[in-house]
Amino acid sequence: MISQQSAKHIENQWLALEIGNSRLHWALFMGESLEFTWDTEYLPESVIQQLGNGETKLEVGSEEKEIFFTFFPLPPAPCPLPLFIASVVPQQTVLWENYLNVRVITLDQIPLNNIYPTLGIDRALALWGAGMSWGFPVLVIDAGTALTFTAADGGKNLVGGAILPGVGLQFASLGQQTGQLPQVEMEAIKSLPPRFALNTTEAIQSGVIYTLIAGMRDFTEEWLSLFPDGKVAIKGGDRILLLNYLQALYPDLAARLIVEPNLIFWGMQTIVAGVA
Ligand SMILES: Nc1ncnc2c1ncn2[C@@H]1O[C@H](COP(=O)(O)OP(=O)(O)O)[C@@H](O)[C@H]1O
Ligand SMILES: CC(C)(COP(=O)(O)O)[C@@H](O)C(=O)NCCC(=O)O
Ligand SMILES: [K+]
Repeated sequence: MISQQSAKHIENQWLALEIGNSRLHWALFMGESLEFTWDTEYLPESVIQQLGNGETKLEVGSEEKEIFFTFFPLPPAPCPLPLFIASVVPQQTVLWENYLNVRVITLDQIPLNNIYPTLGIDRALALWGAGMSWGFPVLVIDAGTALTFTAADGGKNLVGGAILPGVGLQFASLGQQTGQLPQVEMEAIKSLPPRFALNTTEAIQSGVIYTLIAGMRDFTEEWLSLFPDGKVAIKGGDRILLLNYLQALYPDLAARLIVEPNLIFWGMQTIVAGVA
């Protein structure tokens, strides 16, 4: 039996899911309040189907497991929680189509001007979330699978941005698309690599890290020369790594960065409050 209070508790809960190119990013909201966030790998199709039907038990061989405790840091919900999805991976989005209570957030719901039709929904939402939380004009740096710069002016007009391979993708492409280069693991880079390296691994680290930091500095300085009072926010799985290097090399610039992993969820919160 669910008590009146916990029934109400569940009533205004909803899940936000951002489907990125590396993994899933989750948030549990209670009304407008963000309760907590976590990341998972992409989920097996069978699990998605069960979640969408409100089933919470998973058969693993002869064992029965609780889906929620396996994939989510949540107690099982008695029925599928409302789910709002922002996805930049169409093959993953379709897997959630049959979830009983799902809404996919689309570009036309974001009140930014001057958006182009193929802009990533993650970039639009992060920009909107940053602007709504810290004010416009704002530049968002997303250090995810891809590294993106996305900016809007004081009139909430998209100024534009740039897309390049993120840290992991740069190491992976060198490791996979060449005959002699090793796959460099991010965990191996503890501090700034030597600029002029005398071995292959450090040469790759130097090339990727110093040019990424130079790019971040260049885009940020250009942004601040266009909009001296503009904000700069950074998100994404590699934000801490890159921020630490930026701090070591350009402390004044690093000090201007707002570090906020949940920009997309803040964006989704305002959109959902408007449509739910
Ligand atoms: N547990 C993790 N799993 C995967 N990537 C991680 C993890 N922790 C940090 N990262 C870093 O995050 C980057 C991906 O960023 P993220 O924002 O999660 O991606 P996306 O939103 O594109 O799925 C990878 O390049 C990787 O270096
Ligand atoms: C640039 C992206 C691949 C970034 O995705 P992510 O690295 O966050 O998974 C995504 O925002 C996307 O597919 N954008 C569409 C093209 C555009 O924004 O112009
Ligand atoms: K992203």
